[in-house]
Amino acid sequence: MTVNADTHDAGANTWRSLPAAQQPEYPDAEALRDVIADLESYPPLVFAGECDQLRDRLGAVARGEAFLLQGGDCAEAFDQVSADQIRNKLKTLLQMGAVLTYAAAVPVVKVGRIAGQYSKPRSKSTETRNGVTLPTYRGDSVNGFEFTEAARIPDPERLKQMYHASSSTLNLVRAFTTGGYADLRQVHAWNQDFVKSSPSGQRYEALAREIDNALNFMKACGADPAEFRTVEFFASHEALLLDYESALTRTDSRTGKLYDVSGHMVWIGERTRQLDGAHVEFASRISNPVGVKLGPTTKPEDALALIERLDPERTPGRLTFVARFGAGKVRDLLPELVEKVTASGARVAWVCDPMHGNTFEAASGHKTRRFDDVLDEVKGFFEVHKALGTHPGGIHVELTGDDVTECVGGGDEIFVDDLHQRYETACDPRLNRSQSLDLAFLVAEMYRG
Ligand SMILES: O=C[C@H](O)[C@H](O)COP(=O)(O)O
Ligand SMILES: C=C(OP(=O)(O)O)C(=O)O
Repeated sequence: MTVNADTHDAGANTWRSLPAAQQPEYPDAEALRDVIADLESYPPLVFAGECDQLRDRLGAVARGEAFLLQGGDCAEAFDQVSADQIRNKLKTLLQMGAVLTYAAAVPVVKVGRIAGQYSKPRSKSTETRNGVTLPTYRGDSVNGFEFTEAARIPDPERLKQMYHASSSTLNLVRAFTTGGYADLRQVHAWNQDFVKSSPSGQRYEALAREIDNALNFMKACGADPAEFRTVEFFASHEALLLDYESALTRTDSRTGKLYDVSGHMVWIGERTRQLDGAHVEFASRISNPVGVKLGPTTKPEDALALIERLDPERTPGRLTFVARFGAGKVRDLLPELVEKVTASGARVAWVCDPMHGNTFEAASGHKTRRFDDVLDEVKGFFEVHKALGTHPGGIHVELTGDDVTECVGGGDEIFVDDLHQRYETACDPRLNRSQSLDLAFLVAEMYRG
């Protein structure tokens, strides 16, 4: 076995001379330096070879031969690193993957927003409640959610907690995905707690029976491939906190290239994708597959310049553009981007994030999203690609395996007045399990169409 990505390199720190948006202001610079030194000595969370494998899979997405399903929490939380929470999330993604693979008849690349999604970019740096103003919550890797002065002070020790929480999560995810739980013959078991109570659970059960029949038929014909017993699953998060990401960036002993070994894939967010900024510089140095969120202000020149910086060798699978325009804008703004990028000869994977352009505040004060808007943005995304003859490469969604009430609509019909019942997100509203499955069925229909 190759010993991958285990030495540190100065190239991981070139971002330090550039403006870095959305970074915490730590009160104690020395404490931060000590934490960085500790993180630099920690073992990698993923191997460079696994990142290459994901890049190859995403290359198939870019070529139109596979579909990316990327999803998970808006913000993971340290107190939610439990077997139940991790299994529920994974179960939802496996069910969505089964629906998309079977109903759309396409290989599905499964990537979690998991094992590292602890940091949040925010629109405002402060939050005011009842006349008290405090620094905003920026994710468990930075400060505490509790609305107290002490909790909201950024604490670099949290970066180490993030590493350990990511490591425990990834350990369990690896056990679930390779230790029998993700065996396709378990396709019914993933639904057991769900089928009776929900229309999407019942629809899934019917599909699971068809999958079962197909597996039995194949077995009777003498085919029982090992690929059905485990599932390839990758971890991703936003590379927001550059002190953390660069401390976990190592030189791969096979190739001499740098890899960010905090996750298989990392992405740059809409608020940090400045061409002359630190995040793009950092991402340009690593060899992982990289995503960039593109919001409605993105100009074709920006997209082309990002390709030049992040994918100069035009390697399919290296760069994924995650469009998050909003249902009302995707049909107007996406075509020119896709057209010009395609005309430039670049082969990026195009993925739709139908969440971040569709957030609004309900009268109750809850941040929410309408399932119909989410669906409409995905529809618009598919329409644009169909009209241009390009490939709608996947979806990127915020979801949970729990029965939360954070987004309105879906087959189980959550109303605005229900939001307070189980509103548990630390930041943005997520689709619950039933809404996630509904979405998978509808996306499979669109893909097939
Ligand atoms: O998840 C994404 C962002 O962190 C989030 O949308 C920002 O939310 P805010 O506008 O409440 O800061
Ligand atoms: C912050 C996020 O999205 P965006 O950068 O698109 O706003 C996110 O996906 O968590």
